[in-house]
Amino acid sequence: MSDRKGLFNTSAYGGPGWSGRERTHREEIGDLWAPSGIDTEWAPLKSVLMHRPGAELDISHNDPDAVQMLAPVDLGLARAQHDAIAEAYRANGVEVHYVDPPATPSPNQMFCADLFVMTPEGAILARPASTVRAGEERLVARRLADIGVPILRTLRGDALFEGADLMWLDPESVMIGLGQRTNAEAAMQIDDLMADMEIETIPVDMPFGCMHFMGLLRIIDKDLAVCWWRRTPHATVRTLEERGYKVIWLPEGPDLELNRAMNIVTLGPRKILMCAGYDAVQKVYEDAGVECVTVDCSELVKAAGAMGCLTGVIQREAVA
Ligand SMILES: NC(=O)NCCC[C@H](N)C(=O)O
Repeated sequence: MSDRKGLFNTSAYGGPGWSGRERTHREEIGDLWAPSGIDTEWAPLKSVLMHRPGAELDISHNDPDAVQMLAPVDLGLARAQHDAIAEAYRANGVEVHYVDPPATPSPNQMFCADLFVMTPEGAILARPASTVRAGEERLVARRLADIGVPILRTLRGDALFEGADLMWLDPESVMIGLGQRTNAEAAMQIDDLMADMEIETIPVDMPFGCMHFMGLLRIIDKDLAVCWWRRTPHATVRTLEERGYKVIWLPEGPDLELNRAMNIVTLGPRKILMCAGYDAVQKVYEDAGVECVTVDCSELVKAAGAMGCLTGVIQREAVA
């Protein structure tokens, strides 16, 4: 009897010395968990996840189309351009983490934006839509866990989701583009999670034949978005306007060029990182008061993406 009393008096059994966990999960982010999370697309960028391309790109020389690329990619040039993007981030106060796979990954691993998306409380892991990219999310999960970023949700069943299809409109709402790479089942599963955090999920249909929602909407400041005439869904533009955004439109031009010129990353309010060489579009941005930092992506774009796709955003500054 006296033994049992002794046991109850120990901290392991809730006795004196027990220290209960009182902070919420969100309150623990920043020390117990790594600083991470976003709830806007425009607040100052703090940290990103990238994959420095390696030998996996050589496969693009056999049949680029078989690995969802547009042309063979030269590894040396691609790496140099990728390093220059990372350098531009560092020069602008952004910490760059690398996926750093233990073995040669699949060819598109470098497109980290597609492989997860952040919420204020952790990541949602993608479930890429093609067999070519299936499983890339595992390497991202491994690295996020190493860094200390919570993974809130992996998708199940027949959900298909790529991170570049989700956009934060404001801290209370996200818009998900439904199309080839993200389906309604994924939107429902994401909505479940978002609803728990009192965040509204707005699904919107994308035009047939586009790759990601990221290619139809970029947000550069709390009141400034870039859209593409006759491409960006009507509902998206109306929703932005209702929320007080001014929309700037891409100028007329060849699809591929506009696509690349729009593949930007917002470094902070009205400041972006964009591919060099798209002067007409850069002028549209600058005329709207946007500062443009440029990096040459001419080799990387042969893999069918640019810095927006290459950059998995881990953290933006919190805006109260
Ligand atoms: N967010 C993006 O636009 N990502 C580009 C992904 C390109 C890659 N070759 C793919 O087809 O998935």
